[in-house]
Amino acid sequence: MILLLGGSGYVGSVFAKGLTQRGMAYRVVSRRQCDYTRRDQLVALIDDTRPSFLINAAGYTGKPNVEACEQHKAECLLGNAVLPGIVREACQIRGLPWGHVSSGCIYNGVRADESGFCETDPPNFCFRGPPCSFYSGSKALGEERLAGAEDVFVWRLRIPFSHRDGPRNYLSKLMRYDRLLDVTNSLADIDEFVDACLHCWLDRVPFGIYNIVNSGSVSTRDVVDLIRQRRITDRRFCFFRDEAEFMEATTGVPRSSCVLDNSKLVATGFPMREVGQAIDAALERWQPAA
Ligand SMILES: NC(=O)C1=CN([C@@H]2O[C@H](COP(=O)(O)OP(=O)(O)OC[C@H]3O[C@@H](n4cnc5c(N)ncnc54)[C@H](OP(=O)(O)O)[C@@H]3O)[C@@H](O)[C@H]2O)C=CC1
Ligand SMILES: Cc1cn([C@H]2C[C@H](O)[C@@H](COP(=O)(O)OP(=O)(O)O[C@H]3O[C@@H](C)C(=O)[C@@H](O)[C@H]3O)O2)c(=O)[nH]c1=O
Repeated sequence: MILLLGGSGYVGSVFAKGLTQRGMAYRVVSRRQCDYTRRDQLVALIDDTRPSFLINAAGYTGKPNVEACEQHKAECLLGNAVLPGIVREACQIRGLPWGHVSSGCIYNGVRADESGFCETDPPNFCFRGPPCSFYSGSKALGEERLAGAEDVFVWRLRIPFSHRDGPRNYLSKLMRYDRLLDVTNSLADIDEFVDACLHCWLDRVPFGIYNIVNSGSVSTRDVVDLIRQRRITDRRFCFFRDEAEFMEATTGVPRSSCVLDNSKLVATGFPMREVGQAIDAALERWQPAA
């Protein structure tokens, strides 16, 4: 049995779907039923349920986007920086292997040689490498709490998208924002992300950090071109002149725009699709929100 913390959230619900599809037994744990932000309660839950693995898909992201983290710093720190340490301690006490959903947004840009960031590169969009958003800073602190931990996967997700229209889907967001920032990013099809995470556990991949994104990178304009080609919307897309204009027009919270190298994951035998191909496939079977 697998314990799934935050299983009712955006990312957690896709894990729940992936586990159901595989016929794997799991239990969604919400803070309402068990305050898993308290180590004693989490240890007691592990003792009661005897899971073979735990997935931590809980955290604070801010809604509608990370800008909200600047106003909710305590919740953000608790969910992203403190909670991973508590889960680490509880799992260590009971010898339970686990996986943690982290974020690639602890990086900005590309490496000096213009390649994507690897798992061994230190974060450069974090409290130790300012400027950063409060959200990114808190996620980097969460990873620090896991340094040296055994028996844990740190799965770095980045800007999820899917064929299901919705407020958290990057493709939907691009179709709804008044103006767009043209930046180059690594992205992840969220179903493929979950498949890759479950592969790590089921195929007994070595524990450690994994960048779980589709291969390559895309610019916002590339994505908009794909949306246009599939005739998903007839709206006219407008772009900010540059990042300075974006910062002025929005609440001035810096965003991480970065490229991640996924070759460590691919080398484990999980071939992530090229990002443009994955986006086009999502748009081909696009399910508009009701
Ligand atoms: N969505 C995205 O774009 C990305 C998300 N991630 C990471 O994935 C994880 C899940 O994100 P997502 O599913 O989008 O978030 P949601 O807000 O949709 O769900 C997160 C769930 O976490 C639980 N939770 C535990 N502690 C807190 C807290 N302090 N504040 C708020 N919620 C808390 C809540 O579940 P309950 O109350 O039921 O226990 C909540 O429903 C986070 O760690 C996030 O950083 C990483 C990259 C991209
Ligand atoms: C607000 C806004 C954003 N953007 C751009 C900025 C950025 O490149 C992209 C996404 O920005 P958003 O503000 O929608 O999303 P943001 O909350 O920054 O997204 C992040 O959520 C957290 C939880 C993560 O971990 C990240 O991986 C990522 O998914 O859209 C616009 O083009 N126009 C806008 O008006």
